[in-house]
Amino acid sequence: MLPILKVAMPKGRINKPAIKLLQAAGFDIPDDLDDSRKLIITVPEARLQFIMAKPVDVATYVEYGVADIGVVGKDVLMEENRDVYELLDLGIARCRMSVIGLPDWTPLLNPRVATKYPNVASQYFRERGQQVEVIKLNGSIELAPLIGLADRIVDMVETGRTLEENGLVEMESIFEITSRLIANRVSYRMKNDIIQQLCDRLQAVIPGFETLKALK
Ligand SMILES: Nc1ncnc2c1ncn2[C@@H]1O[C@H](COP(=O)(O)OP(=O)(O)OP(=O)(O)O)[C@@H](O)[C@H]1O
Ligand SMILES: O=P(O)(O)OC[C@H]1O[C@H](OP(=O)(O)OP(=O)(O)O)[C@H](O)[C@@H]1O
Repeated sequence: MLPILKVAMPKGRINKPAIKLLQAAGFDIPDDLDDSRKLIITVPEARLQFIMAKPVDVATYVEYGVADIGVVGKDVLMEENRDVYELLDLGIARCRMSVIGLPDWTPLLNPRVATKYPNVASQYFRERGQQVEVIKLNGSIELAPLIGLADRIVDMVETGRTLEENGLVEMESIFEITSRLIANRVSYRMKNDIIQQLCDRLQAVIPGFETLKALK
């Protein structure tokens, strides 16, 4: 019998598409995984055990080896710089990281930038030789320029609805974001057969997956 793979699975936005993708790849997983309050869910038929994690913690669990693999946004990987293997671009939960501000924004000396991603924002402005003060916030980032906390923000844009409804504009897109399959370095060696098998099954369905969803 194959060993069980421990999967750090984010709750929230990524959860449903990730489960649907695994199902499309032939894994026998119930639809309602995220409906319960259980944090560790074993699905023996699929030989998978899900660790239901906050999205930002997924790479931490995988780096420390308490999960063999995980599903995580590229935004988290860029911010956290964890020591894990990035195995696959799953193509789900697509959005982008952008610099955002008010339309009448004028460049200031040493402007303030609010963000949930201080490392990403610092690196972006440093590479451009711009000195900024980065302020870390944990949500509702768009508030910052509206109430005068910051001149600009670095945040995610998906549909653009949040920006539109708050009178903000996207000034520059920094990078595209999708969810990635990551693996612990030791697990990747010790459980290479099953991890590779899972990757092959996912790779076979990824190309058509988002297109199929858009057509539904
Ligand atoms: N519109 C979006 N806004 C934010 N993240 C998005 C969006 N679309 C896709 N994502 C992806 O989904 C991931 C998880 O987002 P989600 O909103 O579920 O959790 P979170 O914001 O990290 O945490 P929480 O809401 O639990 O504080 C992000 O890391 C990103 O990769
Ligand atoms: O372009 P849109 O489709 O409007 O999506 C982008 C918004 O979604 C995210 O916020 P989220 O809903 O996660 O809430 P938060 O501000 O509390 O992080 C993100 O931080 C943006 O605010």
